[in-house]
Amino acid sequence: MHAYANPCQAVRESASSIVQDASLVSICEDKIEQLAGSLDAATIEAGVYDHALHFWDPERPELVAQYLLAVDALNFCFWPSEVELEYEHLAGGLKRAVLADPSALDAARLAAIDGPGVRVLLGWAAPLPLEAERARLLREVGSALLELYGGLAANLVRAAGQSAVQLVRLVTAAFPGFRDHCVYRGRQLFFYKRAQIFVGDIWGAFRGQGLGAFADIDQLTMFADYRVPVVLRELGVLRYAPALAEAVDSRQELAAGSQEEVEIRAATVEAVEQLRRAMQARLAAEGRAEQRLNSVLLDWALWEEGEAKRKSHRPHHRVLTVYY
Ligand SMILES: Nc1nc2c(c(CN[C@H]3C=C[C@H](O)[C@@H]3O)cn2[C@@H]2O[C@H](COP(=O)(O)O)[C@@H](O)[C@H]2O)c(=O)[nH]1
Repeated sequence: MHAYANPCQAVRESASSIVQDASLVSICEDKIEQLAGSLDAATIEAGVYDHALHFWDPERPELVAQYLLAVDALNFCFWPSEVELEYEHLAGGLKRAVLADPSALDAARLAAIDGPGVRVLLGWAAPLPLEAERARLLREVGSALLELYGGLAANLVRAAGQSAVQLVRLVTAAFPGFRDHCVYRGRQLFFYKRAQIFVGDIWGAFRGQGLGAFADIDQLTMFADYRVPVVLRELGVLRYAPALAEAVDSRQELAAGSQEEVEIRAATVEAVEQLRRAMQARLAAEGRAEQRLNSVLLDWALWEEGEAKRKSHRPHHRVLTVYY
């Protein structure tokens, strides 16, 4: 376990400390100010989680939580697939599996799953990228749920006592596969992409009510992965040193844990934190005391923008990893 009392604060501090020492990726603060002025806060605040794409049944909140934990156990590294594998295949595949058989994601079944079993769950005919790892991570989730939470993701969520930070802590404590961290210039630093996106998904699915009620949802950072850095780079907020720009644009794989990778992820987290603060300051200046804006909503808005423009934007960086 990390020594931080608050794992989300650990991500923020990690990102800002990396950005201070970074030499390959930089943040253009003028562009952040510009962006803060051009984005419509009300639209971002109204951002909603997609109930049609994901499994959703208000009568079965426990199954929704089980489903989202399985989604986010597998929510990483789709890009190596030869046939284009996307997030919607994961969310939609597991949704169909649960609708066909509500016991498909029972902890005991997850604890015994193998690679071909994951393929069946997703309804994906070809081998999945990092398939053996995907199966191992689901087994880890299944067996830790059985050992610690009576087999139910909903019990894990309840154990956090309506705290997003506490839920990130419990997820990273229970499942080693969610301990997304790196060592940068000798320091151990944290991103916790899948742990945080799981909490964001629970919040979004339940619209901040019931299992999704978190008093401190504003503590989460954005989810450091592939699409948001592309959007920020296209907007001129992130700048890559020439050799890194060339490597990313020519779709070269970066080594997991490399300086290149870590600086991209850190700068993305830090830029979204700066953007959030700049937008919040503007809202406060306009006299808006009640603000819903947070880094999850900003992440969703930027991610969706990147998904919509994926064909016209430059490529995302590529890393073989289970963390994102
Ligand atoms: N930062 C960030 N990354 C996100 C998401 C989501 C989907 N979240 C849903 C949850 C609530 C909302 O309704 C969203 O629709 C997926 N990803 C990541 O993208 C990659 C897959 O991309 P592609 O191959 O192009 O589909 C992969 O690394 C996956 O982990 C997000 O929200 N933020």
